[in-house]
Amino acid sequence: MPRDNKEIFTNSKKSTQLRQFMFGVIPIIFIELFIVGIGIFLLMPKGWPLYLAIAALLSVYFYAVGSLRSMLQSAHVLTEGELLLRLGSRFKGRIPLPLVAGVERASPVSFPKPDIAGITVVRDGDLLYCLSRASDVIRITLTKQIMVKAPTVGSRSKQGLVREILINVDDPERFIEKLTPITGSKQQPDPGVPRNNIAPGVGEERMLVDPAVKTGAPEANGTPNLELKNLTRYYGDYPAVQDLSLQVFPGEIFGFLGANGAGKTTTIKMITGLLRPTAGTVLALGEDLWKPGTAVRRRIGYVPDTPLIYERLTAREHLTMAGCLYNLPQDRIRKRAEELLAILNLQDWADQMIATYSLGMQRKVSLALALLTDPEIIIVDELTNAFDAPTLADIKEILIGLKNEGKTVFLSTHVMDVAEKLCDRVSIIHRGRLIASGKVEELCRAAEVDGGLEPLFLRLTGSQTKARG
Ligand SMILES: Nc1ncnc2c1ncn2[C@@H]1O[C@H](COP(=O)(O)OP(=O)(O)OP(=O)(O)O)[C@@H](O)[C@H]1O
Repeated sequence: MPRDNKEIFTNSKKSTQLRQFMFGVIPIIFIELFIVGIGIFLLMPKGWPLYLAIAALLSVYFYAVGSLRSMLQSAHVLTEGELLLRLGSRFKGRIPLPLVAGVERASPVSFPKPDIAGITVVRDGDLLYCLSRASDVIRITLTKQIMVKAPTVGSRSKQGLVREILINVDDPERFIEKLTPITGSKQQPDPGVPRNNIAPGVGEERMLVDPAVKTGAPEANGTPNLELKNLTRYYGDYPAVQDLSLQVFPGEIFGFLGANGAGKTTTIKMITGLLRPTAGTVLALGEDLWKPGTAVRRRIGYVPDTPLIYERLTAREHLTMAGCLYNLPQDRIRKRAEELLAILNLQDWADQMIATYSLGMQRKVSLALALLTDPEIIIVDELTNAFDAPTLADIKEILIGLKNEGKTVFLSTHVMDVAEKLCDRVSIIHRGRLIASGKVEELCRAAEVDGGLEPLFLRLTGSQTKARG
């Protein structure tokens, strides 16, 4: 693009909400100023002070209408080196083109509540919504986070870092066409960005082929309930999870192993819809989990490593509240709550406040909440956290029951013994990369390791256990 050349991409606000707002506000301003004008006309002596006052009133009117009009229309400008974003008087931002990793159409079904004028300028994590309508939306993905001035969801902080930006343009095709040659093959984060502390090739050298797939194990013949494709997540420049691909099938307990800081929780948050991947796809029951408005998230049960429950509710109240949030019928909630309280041996405590529970009991409540809707996929982060041996045995039995019902259980742990006894297949993640995946005995054979999962794990992950040095 020649130096002086600019491409202008308008964003005219077409939504009826804003138009109605404008058509309501402009006459009100006009009427108010008109009344003030009549007052001035009647009270002020004739002559130049009167004309001056009327001129001032008209200026105020035109300034107010002009400011409101700027909310109706805004234009993003593509210059030789930058993309200047503007949404009326609400947002201005400058993106250096080398930071643009990709542009694509997006179709958000829901986004944070717009303001009275129908405009959404708000950060949600590292995603910036800069929208005036739900149509003609473009997602701009950056190679690294940039600072923007926009409030964040649920906080008053005025600026923060974002890595993805959603904007409207009237002509999305032209916008993508102009930006694509610039982003080129940079769809993944810029390789020039310092990425990690990993010795080159460590992951690749130690990668073992997934024998379940290679040998055509029975589960590999079905359709996976859960499939991760090149899943990647950066925190700033730090790659917590990189290019992770795996499949988990119905009727399978899958162990996700890694040392502290390896990337297990980050991966699980991306699978459960809590943390947006930087790149890659999560397919749950064949559907893209990150597709806006997808209902598939309801079919995933999640047990976090730390229970996210209210101390001042009882277990029964918790289950009832969660059932209502899921819009389940009352009798089904009651029946399912009784069932789960019995399975988890919590009946005697069902009407006590959670504040009086041990951590193990709180995790049981978490498990009950995850199973309330009878989901097909159950994700458990750090299975062994807080359970004593008898409780762990009960929990294992419940998970095996779920597997026998044809459900998929995906559990992270760093306790090798539990994984070896309970899981049909395991994956090992090390410094954000998958380094092995398959049945324990086949992985041991492939790596020529005796003694089971623990020596295998230590051999593959080496002596360093912490991901970030
Ligand atoms: N919000 C965050 N911001 C920056 N870095 C983070 C953030 N969350 C996690 N990390 C880093 O990402 C890496 C992976 O963390 P993660 O919590 O996914 O590991 P983990 O395998 O679950 O560890 P643990 O078993 O100790 O819970 C770690 O180096 C961690 O320090």
